[in-house]
Amino acid sequence: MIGAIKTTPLLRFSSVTSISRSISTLILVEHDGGAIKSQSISAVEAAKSVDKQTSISLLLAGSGPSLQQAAAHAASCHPSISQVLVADSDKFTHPLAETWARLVQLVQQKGEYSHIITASNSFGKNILPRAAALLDVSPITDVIAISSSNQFVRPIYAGNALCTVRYSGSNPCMLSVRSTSFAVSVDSKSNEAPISQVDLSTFDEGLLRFSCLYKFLLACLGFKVLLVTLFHVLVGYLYFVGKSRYINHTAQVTERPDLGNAQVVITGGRALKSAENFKMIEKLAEKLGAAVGATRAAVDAGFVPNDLQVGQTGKIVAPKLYMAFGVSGAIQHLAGIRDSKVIVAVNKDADAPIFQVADYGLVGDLFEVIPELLEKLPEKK
Ligand SMILES: Cc1cc2nc3c(=O)[nH]c(=O)nc-3n(C[C@H](O)[C@H](O)[C@H](O)COP(=O)(O)OP(=O)(O)OC[C@H]3O[C@@H](n4cnc5c(N)ncnc54)[C@H](O)[C@@H]3O)c2cc1C
Repeated sequence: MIGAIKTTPLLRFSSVTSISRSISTLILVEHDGGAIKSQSISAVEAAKSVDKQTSISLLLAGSGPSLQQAAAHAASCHPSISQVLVADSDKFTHPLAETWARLVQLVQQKGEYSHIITASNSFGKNILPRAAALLDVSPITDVIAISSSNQFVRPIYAGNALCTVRYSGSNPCMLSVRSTSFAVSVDSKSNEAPISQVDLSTFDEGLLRFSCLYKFLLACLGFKVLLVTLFHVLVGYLYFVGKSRYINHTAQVTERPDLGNAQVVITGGRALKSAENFKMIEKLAEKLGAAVGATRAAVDAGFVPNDLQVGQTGKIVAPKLYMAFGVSGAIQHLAGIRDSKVIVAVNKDADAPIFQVADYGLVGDLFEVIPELLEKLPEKK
């Protein structure tokens, strides 16, 4: 259960909590190409805020050499890590949420962690609710600050208010954390934490138990209900293993920095009018070594793919410099850029809401401003 909710100022909460005193945290780690994602390292920082003394275990799943490389990276990526747990099986070659959720359930049953944390990105958002349902707890999502082991701050109303939430449910307390709020403060090199393999011998037990039950029922009821039983076995099979399956993985190949972690982000809105015009934003980003972002209107219009969307239902960014061209500044967009250090906006409407949050604003036509910038900025070395 998620307990009392508040927006500023702080409410006083009852001191009763069912979270165990000994704090141990499991981090669900995403990895790619033999390295763990930086958002997962931010989740380790978040775990430190839960309790300085917490033991932190990292859980990686996958198969083959890239998993082993990622495990080695995980073991030395942060000094606070106590151990790395590796689930190596073909079942995890692709990170499907259903298989991951059952893995989390299995690891939790053995490790009895008080907290399970993952990054608030597509990986974490996919797994967390399913794993929480299997563990019968209510997850707390999009955490941006941790006041104590059971008190967390998260944005509500598209980031227009902050809500302090007290978790009063049973273990584990499951959180997704915004990586932009838990910047990694340590050198990535550290002592190597021990790596151990997760025992997966009981991983399919749920499915086995299910089919045993059906075999038993079949024996009791005889062949008259054979067809009905087979149908139910099929339904049961789909329930346990067949709800989703991997089809393919498409990724944008780009040399530009990752949008979620970039120091500079250049965003274009609906005002760009076409995919062709949007290339101006891309050229500018190239010159500045920046990531490209887009509003939902630009994505919906088909100018760019939706993994570039910034905002409430897109990526949350916190660059040093955020430049918005032809972006009105709808609250859903602002929800994704609030933590940017400096916001620059170019819009031909002087009353556009983006100017209320911009540090520097230019009332002008982007079709004049961007070409001028491209001309005057030096080439990237
Ligand atoms: C549930 C929900 C979730 C949403 N999530 C997101 C989200 O994650 N991210 C997101 O971005 N939006 C999101 N939206 C959509 C959001 O409400 C806005 O519709 C969207 O952000 C508007 O995009 P825009 O600023 O590109 O377009 P517009 O609002 O149409 O603004 C275009 C701006 O460009 C300016 N302009 C026009 N021509 C020029 C020119 N030549 N030079 C300079 N300026 C010019 C105009 O003055 C205007 O201010 C969400 C909406 C809902 C309901």
